[in-house]
Amino acid sequence: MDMFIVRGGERLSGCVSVSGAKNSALPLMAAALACEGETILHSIPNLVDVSTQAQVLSSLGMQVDRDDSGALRLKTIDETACIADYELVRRMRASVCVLGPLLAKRGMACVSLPGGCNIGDRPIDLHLKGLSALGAQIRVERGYVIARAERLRGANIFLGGAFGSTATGTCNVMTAAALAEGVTTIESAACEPEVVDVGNFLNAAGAKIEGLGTPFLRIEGVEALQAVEHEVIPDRIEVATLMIAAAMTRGEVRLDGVRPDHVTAVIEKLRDVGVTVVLESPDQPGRVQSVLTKVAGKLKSVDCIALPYPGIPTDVQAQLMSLLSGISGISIVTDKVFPDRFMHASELARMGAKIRRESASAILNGVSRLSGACVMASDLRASAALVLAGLAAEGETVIRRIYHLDRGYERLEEKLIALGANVQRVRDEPKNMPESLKLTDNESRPSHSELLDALTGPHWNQNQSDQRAHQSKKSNMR
Ligand SMILES: CC(=O)N[C@H]1[C@@H](OP(=O)(O)OP(=O)(O)OC[C@H]2O[C@@H](n3ccc(=O)[nH]c3=O)[C@H](O)[C@@H]2O)O[C@H](CO)[C@@H](O)[C@@H]1O
Ligand SMILES: C=C(OP(=O)(O)O)C(=O)O
Repeated sequence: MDMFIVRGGERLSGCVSVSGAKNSALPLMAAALACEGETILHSIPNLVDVSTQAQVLSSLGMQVDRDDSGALRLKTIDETACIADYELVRRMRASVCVLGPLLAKRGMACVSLPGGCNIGDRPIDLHLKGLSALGAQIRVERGYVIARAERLRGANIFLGGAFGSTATGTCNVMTAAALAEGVTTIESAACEPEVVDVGNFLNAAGAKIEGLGTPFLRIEGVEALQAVEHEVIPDRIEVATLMIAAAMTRGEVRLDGVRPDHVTAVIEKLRDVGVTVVLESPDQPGRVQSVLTKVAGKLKSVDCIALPYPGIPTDVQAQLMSLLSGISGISIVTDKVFPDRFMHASELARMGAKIRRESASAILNGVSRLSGACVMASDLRASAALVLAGLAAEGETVIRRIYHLDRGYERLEEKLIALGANVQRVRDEPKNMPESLKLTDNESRPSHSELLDALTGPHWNQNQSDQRAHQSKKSNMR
C-alpha cells in the first residue's frame, strides 16, 4: 500500500491539462455492451476504476484494449456471458451500469450489488424500479441482482428519490430504454454532464434520446445500436479539485481542457470566497478551454450546499471543506445528495480544523492555518481533500490508504508536482514515516518531547507564573 508525504507551504503555479471524466468513462464503457461492432473511446483516464471496469467487461465476453494512441477499444466477442461477479463489482459503483445494457442486449443479467465509495447509503432501488417498469423480471438473491427480459418495452418512469435523481441509475435505464420496443419517458432524470455524455454517445450510435441535460427524457427505442468513436468529456471534479488546490496555496494555476459550464457552481462559490477565476472565452462557456485560478487578496468564509447538477457536486464537498477549514470565520457545508458524506471531517480535525457535525451539515470555524499530521483517507474525494489540506498546512502531512485516490484521479501527484507541490508517494512502511511524525514505537504520532513543547511553547497567552508552572511540569514529566 502507498501513502503520500506532503510538505505544505508551496504556492502552486503553472499549467496542467485535465483528464477525461471517470464518471463518464465508466458508464460509457458499460454502454459499449449494448452496441454492435467496435466502440472506440478517447480520453479515457488511466485509473484503477477503469481497469476494474475493463475486467468486469472482459468477464462479460468483451475484448477491451488500449491502443497506441491511448484510446480504449471495446468489442463483444462472446454474448453468452451474463454474470458480473461480486469480486469485481464490489470494488466500485459504476460496475452496476452493465445491468441495463446486458438486459437490453442479452435478455439476462446477474450482477452483484455494487460497491463504491463509503459515503453513506447507496441503494439501487431506482435502477431496479426503472428496469422493472421496462418489463424486466428482477429478483435480488444472495447479493446479486438477477434479471431477465424477453424484449424490454417502453414505459413512463419516474426516477426521483429522497435525495434527487440517480446518475448511474439514469444511465442504466436510458441505455436499456434505447433498445426497448416503443417510447419511454423518464421523469426526474439526472442532469449531470456525465449522463448527457452517455446519452450523446448512445445517440451517435443510433439511439433516439431527447431532452438530455433536462429532468425529462423521451426515448424512442431502436432495434440496434452501431458502435461509434467518442471523446469523453473533461473531468469536472478534477477541475474543481485543482482549482481549490490553487486557492488553498494562494497560487496561480491554469488548467487546460476545461468545460467551464460544467463547473459554474464551483466557480461562483470560489468567487464568493474571494478567488479570481478567469475563463479564456467567457462568452463561450460550453467550449473546452483554459481556466486561470489565482488568489490576490484575503479569502472569506462562505456557506455551501452540495446538490444535484447544476449545483455544487457532492464529489467536491470534501475539497471545499478543506478550503473553508483554513479560512477564518464560520462556514456551513451541507450535503443534500449524500447527507452522511463527512468521513473527512475527523481527519481534517487532526490537522487542526474545527468542525462540528449537525445532521447533513458540518459547521466549520476556520483556523488561520492547518498543521501537518498523519491522516487516513477513507474514500476518493476525502483523500483529495486531505491532500489539499496537506498542501496548505504548516509542516508535513502523511496521507495513508491513498489507494482510494488512485481509483479516481489520473496522476494527481504528478500534476501537483508539476505545479510546484512537494508531494512524495512512498510505500506505507514505518521507515518511510517522516521524522516529524515518527514515534519510537513506529507509530505515526508526534514524539512526547514535541507534545511537551506544544504544551509549554510560545503559542499560549499566558502570564509568567503560568509559564513557569508549565516549564516545571515539563521537566517533571521528562
Ligand atoms: C460512478 C459515478 O458516476 N458515481 C457518481 C454517481 O454515483 P451514483 O450514481 O451511485 O449516485 P446517485 O446519483 O445514484 O445517488 C444520488 C442519491 O440518490 C440516492 N439513490 C440512488 C440510487 C437509487 O437507486 N436510490 C437512491 O436512493 C443515493 O443514495 C444518493 O443519495 O453520482 C453521485 C452523485 O452525483 C456521485 O457522488 C458519484 O461520484
Ligand atoms: C463517489 C465517487 O465514486 P463512486 O460512485 O465510484 O464510488 C466519486 O467519484 O466521488
